[in-house]
Amino acid sequence: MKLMTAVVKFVQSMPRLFTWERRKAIWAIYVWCRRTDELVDGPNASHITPMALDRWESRLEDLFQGRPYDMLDAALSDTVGKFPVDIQPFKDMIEGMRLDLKKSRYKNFDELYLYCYYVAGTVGLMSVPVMGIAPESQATTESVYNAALSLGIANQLTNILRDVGEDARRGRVYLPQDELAQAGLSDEDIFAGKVTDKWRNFMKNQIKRARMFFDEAEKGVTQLSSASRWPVWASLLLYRQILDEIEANDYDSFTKRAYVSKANKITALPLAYARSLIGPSKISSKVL
Ligand SMILES: CC(C)=CCC/C(C)=C/CC/C(C)=C/CC/C(C)=C/[C@@H]1[C@@H](COP(=O)(O)OP(=O)(O)O)[C@]1(C)CC/C=C(\C)CC/C=C(\C)CCC=C(C)C
Ligand SMILES: Nc1ncnc2c1ncn2[C@@H]1O[C@H](COP(=O)(O)OP(=O)(O)OP(=O)(O)O)[C@@H](O)[C@H]1O
Ligand SMILES: [Mn+2]
Repeated sequence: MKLMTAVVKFVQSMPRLFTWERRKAIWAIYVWCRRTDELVDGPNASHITPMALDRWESRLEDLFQGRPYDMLDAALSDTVGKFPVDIQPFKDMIEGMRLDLKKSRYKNFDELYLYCYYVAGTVGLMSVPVMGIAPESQATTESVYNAALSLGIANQLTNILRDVGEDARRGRVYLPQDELAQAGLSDEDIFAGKVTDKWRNFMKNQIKRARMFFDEAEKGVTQLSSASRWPVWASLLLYRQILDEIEANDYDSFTKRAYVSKANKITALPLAYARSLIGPSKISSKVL
């Protein structure tokens, strides 16, 4: 089961974690994001055209105005009516899918960052109004949104490092071309799929940067409302562990798909719970 689905199913199974309304809202956002991702990643991806994405965007505008197209859109309509969710991150995610349709190489990290913002940073921005910021938090709203953005970026960078072989087989190289060249690597090395010392060095730096974004995200989780902190910590710790698994696989993302074992998933949950008990404090608000 995809890690993200497992996390959301976990969220669904622990009513005391999220309030019922929040659970439904997160689920509605997740379903919309998954449907959007499936447009370019799913079984019908090869038939998807920019026009289909335009139609998906006008359906989004309709559901935001209370005119949902189907039951799943109606769930998001309900969420929009109950939480101060903004349409822009949803539009930006669709823009990310348009980019994914036409772009299969990324010159540098600036280009890759923008793509990660579109497809994953947006998820963080969508989620904050539902997660809620703790009333006692003294952090600026902007800093909490920046942390949410960082979690999305961290997740997407991790996803890219996990899926190098899978994405290459679909003709996509998300890794920055200039950084590959600096490491003495090229697309041919990726398609050849050999783990060399050059590759190990390159991946160590990529993993280090992804972990930096997770560190940035951590500062914001503490500022969330208490009922939201556990599932977000669980999601953060679980996804970050994929980086440990890539290292354990000797950086072989060509033939192996790094994943977090059930045992490690289970041990992450009480850890996440312990972290979630720490809420906003004078010190942490100064940090942000
Ligand atoms: C508790 C919790 C984390 C809730 C968020 C749940 C939610 C709305 C998830 C949506 C994820 C999704 C399906 C996005 C569509 C695009 C996509 C696929 C993004 C990639 C996700 C991983 O998907 P998967 O592992 O299935 O990858 P493949 O499709 O197999 O390639 C991404 C890597 C990005 C996911 C991004 C997040 C989960 C960001 C969550 C951020 C927050 C909840 C913000 C928390 C707030 C603070 C202050 C830190
Ligand atoms: N906190 C909760 N934990 C678990 N199940 C719940 C909780 N709140 C509601 N439910 C169950 O889920 C069903 C659907 O919930 P739903 O939110 O759609 O109905 P509701 O809670 O009555 O409010 P609304 O009218 O806003 O939909 C409810 O009929 C109830 O049985
Ligand atoms: Mn992927």
